[in-house]
Amino acid sequence: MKNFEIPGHLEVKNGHLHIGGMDTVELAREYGTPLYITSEDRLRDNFGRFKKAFPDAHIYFAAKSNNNIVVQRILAREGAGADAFSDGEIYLARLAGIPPEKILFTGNSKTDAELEYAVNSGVMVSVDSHDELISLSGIASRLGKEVKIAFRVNPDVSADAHPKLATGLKTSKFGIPSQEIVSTYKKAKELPGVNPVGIHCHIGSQILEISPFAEAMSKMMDLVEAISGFIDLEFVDIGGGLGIPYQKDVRAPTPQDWADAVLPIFRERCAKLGINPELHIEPGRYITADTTILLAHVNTVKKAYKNFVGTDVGFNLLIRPAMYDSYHEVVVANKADGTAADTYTVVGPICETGDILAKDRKLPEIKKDDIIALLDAGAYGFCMSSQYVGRPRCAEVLVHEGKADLIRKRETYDDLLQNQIIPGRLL
Ligand SMILES: Cc1ncc(COP(=O)(O)O)c(C=O)c1O
Ligand SMILES: N[C@@H](CCCC[NH3+])C(=O)O
Repeated sequence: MKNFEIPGHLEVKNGHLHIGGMDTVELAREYGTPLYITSEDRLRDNFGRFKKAFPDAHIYFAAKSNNNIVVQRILAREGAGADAFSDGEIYLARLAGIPPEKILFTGNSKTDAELEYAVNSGVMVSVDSHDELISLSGIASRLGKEVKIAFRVNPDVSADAHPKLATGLKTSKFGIPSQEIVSTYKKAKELPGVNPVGIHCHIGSQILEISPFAEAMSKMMDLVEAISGFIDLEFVDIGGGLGIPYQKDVRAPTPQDWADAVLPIFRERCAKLGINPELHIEPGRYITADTTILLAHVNTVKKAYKNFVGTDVGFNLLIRPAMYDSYHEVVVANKADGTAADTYTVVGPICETGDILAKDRKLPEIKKDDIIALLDAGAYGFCMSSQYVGRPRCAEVLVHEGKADLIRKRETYDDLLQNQIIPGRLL
């Protein structure tokens, strides 16, 4: 078995990479490339891992990690709530079938219009600043409503994440410092239109160590203790952030490891305080990342100072390698059982030196018209795409029980013009 194979999900059969039992080379032929392909079974399985590890917790899917309505609809049917970071994400989560009482609006720097939309939608709000608290109280009062709120805490925990993905450090833009939490809840209690019932943190993303989660849980419970005398706490939300093994030889924690580290602290501290709040978690990446591959067509193989494989996927469609130097496993889909023959750097068709998908990888001999699969592309993949360099976005397909459904159409040239207006004098 190849190290990238996951039995029942990603497998090599007849020399071709298969996902959810379907031949990726065939799918490339049928739907064209570039192409995102997601396995419904894997999505349900990944969500199930959290349900099993956190049997009493409420799982709020971090919608920013994958904005496809079909993905969110499947998760909604599995019982997921949503962490929505914007009014647009609230809108999509509602359309996906997630009830408003299971949506937490978590954005920082929210506009008054977004807050009004949230209040009218009946979702809960995680408040990120004092200014936001005042605005929200005013808006909800004016609308004659009361909104359930949490405060996003900055717990000052170093999460061993890429500097661009750490969100719980003192220097991060997110949340309210721990030392201001008690006074902030006191203030919220006095204000009309807001009902402080939750406390929230999120320390970062792609975290591969378990200890920061335990540290954050303890710090959160210190704050819970400090406010529990005057706040009837309904939930403690510890965010998401569980990493995945993008590099197949890296050991990564599982949802069970996360649960084993935080549940004893949560339960023991709640029992001591005689309170019974819900525990909320907000995983994104772990649920969606490995459900999806991104197929690329090889346009050119150039033997220059290095071997460059030019594909039709660039950072317009998968920005993670260019933005965070992220690693995505590369498989030559039509030679998936091949052995390494040479070292290749896989690049995209964008006019930027940084448009590199994978550097110096040992791969089977690659030729023009081969099909390349980039693995673990389901989180922060399509949702971070753009039309840079005049490239319409690609299609997305869902595979399930030997059948493929198109779940997002390939864009056309018309989409490049969408919403652009040519003034009459220039017609
Ligand atoms: C508030 C919040 N919750 C949850 C997540 C999900 O993180 P991840 O996809 O790493 O699980 C994020 C993104 O980092 C976030 O900003
Ligand atoms: N976009 C990042 C994750 C950001 C998490 C959102 N706070 C990534 O691709 O890894």
